[in-house]
Amino acid sequence: MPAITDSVQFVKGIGPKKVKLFEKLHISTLQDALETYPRDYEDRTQITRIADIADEDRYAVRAILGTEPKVSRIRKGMTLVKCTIFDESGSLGVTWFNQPYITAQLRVGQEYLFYGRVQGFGRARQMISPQAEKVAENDQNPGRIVPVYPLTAGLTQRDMARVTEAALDAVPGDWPDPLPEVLRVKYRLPDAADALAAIHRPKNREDVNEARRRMVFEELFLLCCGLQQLRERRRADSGILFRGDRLEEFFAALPFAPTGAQRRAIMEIAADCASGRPMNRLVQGDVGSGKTVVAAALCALAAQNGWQAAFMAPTEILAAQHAETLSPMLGKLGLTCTLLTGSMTAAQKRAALAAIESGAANVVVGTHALIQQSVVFHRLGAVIADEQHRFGVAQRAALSAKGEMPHVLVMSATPIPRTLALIMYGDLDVSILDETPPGRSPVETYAVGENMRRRITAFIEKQLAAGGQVYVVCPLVEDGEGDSRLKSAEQHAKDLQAQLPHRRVAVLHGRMKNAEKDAVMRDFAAQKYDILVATTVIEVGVDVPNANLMVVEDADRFGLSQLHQLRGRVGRGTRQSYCVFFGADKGATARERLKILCKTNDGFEIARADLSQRGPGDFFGRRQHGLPALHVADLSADLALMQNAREEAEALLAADPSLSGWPLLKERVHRMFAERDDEAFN
Ligand SMILES: Nc1ncnc2c1ncn2[C@@H]1O[C@H](COP(=O)(O)OP(=O)(O)OP(=O)(O)O)[C@@H](O)[C@H]1O
Repeated sequence: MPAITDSVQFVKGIGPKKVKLFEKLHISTLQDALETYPRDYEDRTQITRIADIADEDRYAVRAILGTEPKVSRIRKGMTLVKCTIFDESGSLGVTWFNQPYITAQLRVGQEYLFYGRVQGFGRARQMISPQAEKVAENDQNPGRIVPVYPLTAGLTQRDMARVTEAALDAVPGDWPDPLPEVLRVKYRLPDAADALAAIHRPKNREDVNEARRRMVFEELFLLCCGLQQLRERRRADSGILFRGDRLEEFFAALPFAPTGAQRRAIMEIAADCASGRPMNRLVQGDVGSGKTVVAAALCALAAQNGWQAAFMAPTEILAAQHAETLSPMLGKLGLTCTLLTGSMTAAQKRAALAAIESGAANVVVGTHALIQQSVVFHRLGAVIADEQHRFGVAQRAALSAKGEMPHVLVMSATPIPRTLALIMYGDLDVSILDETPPGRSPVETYAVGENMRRRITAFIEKQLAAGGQVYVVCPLVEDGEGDSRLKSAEQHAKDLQAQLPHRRVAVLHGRMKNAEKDAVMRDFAAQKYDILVATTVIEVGVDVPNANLMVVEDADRFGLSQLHQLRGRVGRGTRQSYCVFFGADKGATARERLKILCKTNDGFEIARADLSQRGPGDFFGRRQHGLPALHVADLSADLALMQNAREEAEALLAADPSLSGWPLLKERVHRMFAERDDEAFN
């Protein structure tokens, strides 16, 4: 009997060649095989009588081989094997492509369970290349749920099944379980050994679901334990002390009264910074909720305490905009704000760098240029990363490394459910801005088709005549790139200019030089243009309160959260604002998705819908969140389990912070986090 730690080479039928192939799948030992989960299952429990086969689909048929399988060669190297099978209800033709060896495995008169796709109708109907498994004479229920494993060329499902079968047989009776038993009982989860058996050798669907639930819980629980430990470890560090006694001066310097949510978030920040521990906080807010003010408060707080603050924005346009917003507020408090971006001239950069190094710059706003080596801070006390899901954990850490344990504030404009935020940004505390500044009415949103084109152009003109400004967003920069059916910003700007000759139309896209982009943005904000035709470079953060109409061309091409971000560029002032999505005539799915946006202005609700449609991978960008890779849990679908896992992890660690009473759990958590390539967490 092989041991679970043995190499797969000891499994019958697995030669040295296959051993190499298994290695490609990261499987060397039986245990590795056990930990390689099926990517899907085929349900062969529903057995269909031949006479009951209706549509073209996959079927499991219990039938007797009626005719000797006949091999024929059709083209060069191409073989067919044909035969007929029958049950008590009728007969069916079967064809295998390029599997001449199948004949050796089949015997006329023997009963098999055939599983495969049925194609064609009437006399032409046949089953294509089915799997055939012998049925024992008295077997009442030969159907089963069959795991489908990830493969590599040269390996078959049968090879995988052989190895996992051997692995399951090698699982010892005292197989250790990292999950505390109290939790297994509380959440009715199967133990580790039973779950593995059910995953690889399920009796029914229910079995698989239960096992999966356990695996997901385990994975999330390990994840939450690790994140909680990271958070605790940070808490042990000593942080710079900022006194908050001059915050009222900051509030007084604002051109408006802060919303309740802004004030709350700022107070949370002030409390963190006065706690003696470094702050690590995420501020999440829907579009237009006024996150910049919260960042500004931290800048003021740092500077009032004699420290510098660095504010990192995802684009040059945004960096410039933030600097422009912050300068007057900080100026009133006698503080300076310096901009540093890649496209500044050498002389400008030199001056900025000198001010940063001498400490003359109280607050520094910039792009990722801030993390370059040449940037040396005099006394960096606070770091703000405006993530807009573009920055990674590593960049944040690189900026922090320019000071000694500065306070860190992360701002995200992608609203996600709180439970998810607590995991995605697992080592951060979370503040949520769930209130928009007063006087805003929701953006009226319409999803339209091409038949509305002329009316929309007239509507653009109407808004301009009333003193508003208009954004038009296109998926492409210029004609000739990508899909020719999509609108390009350059061509569309020309068309609009021709239709509205007395209006001033500008173009903005990512291929323009930064200085050009800046100039266009600034001129649009100064109302020197009426219409800005742009690509999604304006998606994030752009703030021109006078603009009150957003038109998105080919809106069916964008994600829901992205469209919500785009829509967020209007409705930022007191003017009634509108948003028009073209693309509602591109099919039912497109129409349904766009309708979600017409129904609600709530970013959290939209994010939930987006998440369930796309999955968190696409939603957040690949691994940019810096979490360890998850193998079974789906962050968008397993929210309820996630909540439980998090609470339990917190409770367990509160009682036993180093997990010393749970050595196996401790080791698994360690292993999970060690796999992660992100240096910031190591
Ligand atoms: N309390 C407030 N009262 C009135 N106006 C406010 C208030 N807070 C912010 N604003 C204004 O609201 C607009 C949006 O603020 P800001 O740019 O900070 O939003 P944001 O949260 O960054 O949104 P987005 O993520 O969409 O860019 C700005 O024009 C800002 O001046």
